[in-house]
Amino acid sequence: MHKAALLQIKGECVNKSHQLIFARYRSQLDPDKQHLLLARVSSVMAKNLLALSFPGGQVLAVVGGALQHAAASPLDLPAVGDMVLAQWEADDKAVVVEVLPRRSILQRRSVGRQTVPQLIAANIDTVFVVTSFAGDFNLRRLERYVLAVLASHIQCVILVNKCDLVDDPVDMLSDFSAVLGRVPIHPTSAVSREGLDGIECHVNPGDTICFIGSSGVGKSSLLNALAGEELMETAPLRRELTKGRHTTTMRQMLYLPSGLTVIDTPGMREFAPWITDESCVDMAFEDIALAATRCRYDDCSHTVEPDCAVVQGVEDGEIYEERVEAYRELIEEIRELNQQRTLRGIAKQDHERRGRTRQHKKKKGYSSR
Ligand SMILES: Nc1nc2c(ncn2[C@@H]2O[C@H](COP(=O)(O)OP(=O)(O)OP(=O)(O)O)[C@@H](O)[C@H]2O)c(=O)[nH]1
Ligand SMILES: [Zn+2]
Repeated sequence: MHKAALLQIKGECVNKSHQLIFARYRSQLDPDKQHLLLARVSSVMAKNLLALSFPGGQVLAVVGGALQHAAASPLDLPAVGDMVLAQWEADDKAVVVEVLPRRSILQRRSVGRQTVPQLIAANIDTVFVVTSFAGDFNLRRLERYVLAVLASHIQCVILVNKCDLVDDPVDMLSDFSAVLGRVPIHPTSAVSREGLDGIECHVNPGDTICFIGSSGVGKSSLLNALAGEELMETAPLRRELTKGRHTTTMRQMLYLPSGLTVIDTPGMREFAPWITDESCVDMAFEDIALAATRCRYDDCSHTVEPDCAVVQGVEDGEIYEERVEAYRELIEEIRELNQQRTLRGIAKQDHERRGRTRQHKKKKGYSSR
């Protein structure tokens, strides 16, 4: 028994739905891998340090050298929500040797290095984009979150939390539900528990859900309200509710008694979708995409062209002008990203070619130096 590294973390996977998932994965494993520890990454604590959970325990683990070496990009390394195989080393250390195939990945454009994607979490069924009635609501920011989720082919639901602070939340949201199209939008309150059924109606036991949104909107509070106990630390109630303060510092996965698995993420100031295909933008702008099918030109930029149905839609008050601007901005960002990636690709190829030439010259016995 590998007791040394076992962690005591709240929210162990004791529910039948969680255990069934492990049983299903185990039944699909090759016989020569049956001796390995099948676990799920519950948090990434440092670059190569993970917390893994499995029926009956949690353990700290490191990412194996071979797995690190074989990773062509950061996307190939274990992320929160990943199902992995680990082996026990002699000193009771668990070493992750394989990431099992993923059902889905939620990614965004990396903040520091804009031309690479960053993996937020894996194997998610539904992402709840959380905003609040406490001055945080920003349609432009929401569109970006929603687009990132839809482009990852994950079901998206918007929660506008802290509805206990306003008089008529449903009425306040009616305008936006038309704008955000097919993405459901629900008012919730982690304090009064109003609207929590808006979360429950989109999930099944055994599902993995994820909360994303700015700091202070109440992601951890909603998680606690769903769990019925304090699993996550939240910011203390302050007088200026509009100012969020970071409480959650890393992505963390928790098992709820209901059978749900929830990933809480720290508030993100920026959420640029990772999209390289312009047509993906239509997923979060169905109203514009639909109108665009009636434009005279297929490659209409919806600015100066004659018979542009999008411009007409704005004039008729059917489409919000700001939304068309946001749509154009996103398309522009994708074009820039692709240009930068092409340039980087060319630079990388040049670098590799120079390296090969240098090696070739060395072999032949002559050098430019
Ligand atoms: N009035 C009201 N306050 C809430 C509600 N939900 C959360 N809060 C308060 O809002 C503050 C922030 O809540 P958190 O749950 O820590 O927010 P978070 O989104 O997890 O924040 P980060 O961890 O920084 O990303 C706390 O003071 C909560 O008590 C709500 O439904 N109504
Ligand atoms: Zn047009």
